[in-house]
Amino acid sequence: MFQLNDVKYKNIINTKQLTIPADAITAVTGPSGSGKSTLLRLLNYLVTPESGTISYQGKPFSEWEPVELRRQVMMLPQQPVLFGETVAENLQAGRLFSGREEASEEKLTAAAQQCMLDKKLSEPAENLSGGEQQRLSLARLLLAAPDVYLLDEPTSALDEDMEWNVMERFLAEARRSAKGVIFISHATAMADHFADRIVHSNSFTGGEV
Ligand SMILES: Nc1ncnc2c1ncn2[C@@H]1O[C@H](COP(=O)(O)OP(=O)(O)OP(=O)(O)O)[C@@H](O)[C@H]1O
Repeated sequence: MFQLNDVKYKNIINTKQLTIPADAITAVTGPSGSGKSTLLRLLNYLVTPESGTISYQGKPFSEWEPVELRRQVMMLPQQPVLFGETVAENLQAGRLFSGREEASEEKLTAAAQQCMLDKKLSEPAENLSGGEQQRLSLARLLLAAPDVYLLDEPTSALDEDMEWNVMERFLAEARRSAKGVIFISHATAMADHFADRIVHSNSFTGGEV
């Protein structure tokens, strides 16, 4: 569980108390510019609040080694990032991030298929479209297998059908392996359908200024 107490960050987040489960599927919704990405960056210890405390599993972030926290809680940013030249290298990077042994080609292919990426492992990743790179990034994250996935609009470059299919498959795998997911979604219908809990950005500024 993530717990935010009296957290203040610029004029974006100002919340007395906000609790987000780490073992369920939570959607973060709200208008553009309302601080959804900022919340995920705070939960990933990429930015630090000006005041207040954030805890994960009962331990304040100040007591976590940032690298150790980010092995357990991994974030997928809005823009896909490539790590390596080929599809295989990009998938294998997930294993390196989490300090795991290299995965077999079968495992890499299975993760790609889970995210509906149908590309040869030897294909140069830079040839992939934006939507394919998003699916590659999701597959890399599945291979990293952290305890909690933080996903910032992970399927924004996909058409609606593909978006629903990819989320369905990714979240099914997360549930099967008992992982937590906190995903930002611009589509309320998708949040309603997939999430156990919805956090609206209007809860980011409930605290006294
Ligand atoms: N480090 C920063 N310093 C100052 N302002 C920032 C910083 N980071 C983000 N902002 C501003 O805070 C607001 C919230 O940004 P954020 O990216 O968290 O919103 P969002 O809800 O994720 O938006 P979108 O749905 O468009 O991605 C925006 O107005 C943004 O310009």
